[in-house]
Amino acid sequence: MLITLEGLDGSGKTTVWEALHDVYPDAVFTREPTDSWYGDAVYRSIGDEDADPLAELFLYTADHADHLANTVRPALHDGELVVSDRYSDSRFAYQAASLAASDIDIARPMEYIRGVHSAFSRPPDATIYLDLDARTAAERSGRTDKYERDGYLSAVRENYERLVEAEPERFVRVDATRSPEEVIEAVEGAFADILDGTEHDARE
Ligand SMILES: Nc1ncnc2c1ncn2[C@@H]1O[C@H](COP(=O)(O)OP(=O)(O)OP(=O)(O)O)[C@@H](O)[C@H]1O
Ligand SMILES: Cc1cn([C@H]2C[C@H](O)[C@@H](COP(=O)(O)O)O2)c(=O)[nH]c1=O
Repeated sequence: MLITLEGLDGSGKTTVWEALHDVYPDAVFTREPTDSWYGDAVYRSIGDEDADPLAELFLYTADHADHLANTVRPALHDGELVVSDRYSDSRFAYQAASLAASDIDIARPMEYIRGVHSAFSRPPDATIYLDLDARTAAERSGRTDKYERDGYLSAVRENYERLVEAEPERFVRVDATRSPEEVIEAVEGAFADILDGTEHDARE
């Protein structure tokens, strides 16, 4: 089974992801951007204010393809629980916002990005969405790069809302304005419900 953690920068995904290691010591914990050279290329692009949004989309997508082929699919094939800190929804939310704000003429950026993924990706079985307002997210993340800005994060949040609305059965919304302890407890409860209520999913 593949469970992903999604939300704005600073919403607490990594804090939760680390806490889950103690609860599920045998799970495969992974993340996007990855620590491969594809992920390094993504981080170079994040640091470049002038990076082309379409080129950046395909850097993230290349990193995802490598992540799928070398980490996610093999682990699912072996019947492991895979927990990923960010996954394809981050592209649908962030790169759709970047493309929409650019002068690149793609009429429906999110649908375009989803179409690119549908040819090869493997959707998550469940997604925990850490819901936080853009201003608090920007404050918590320290506003250190081009994504961590209130206006941009507001657009990203609207895109996450569209994703949740389109697939309510896949998403579990968690109020991330609460204390780290409360958020961790809520996510651990959601994991228990997901894993109790679902047959072990051997889809690759
Ligand atoms: N529930 C919370 N309340 C207040 N602060 C929090 C909470 N959860 C995490 N933080 C703090 O906010 C900052 C960002 O947390 P974290 O790295 O877990 O977020 P993230 O979603 O992984 O961010 P990013 O996507 O930017 O990596 C850290 O300083 C962390 O200690
Ligand atoms: C996977 C992915 C990530 N991003 C953005 C979101 C963050 O601002 C950075 C780095 O992620 P981290 O969790 O803070 O390490 O990348 C994105 O725009 N699109 C994606 O697909």
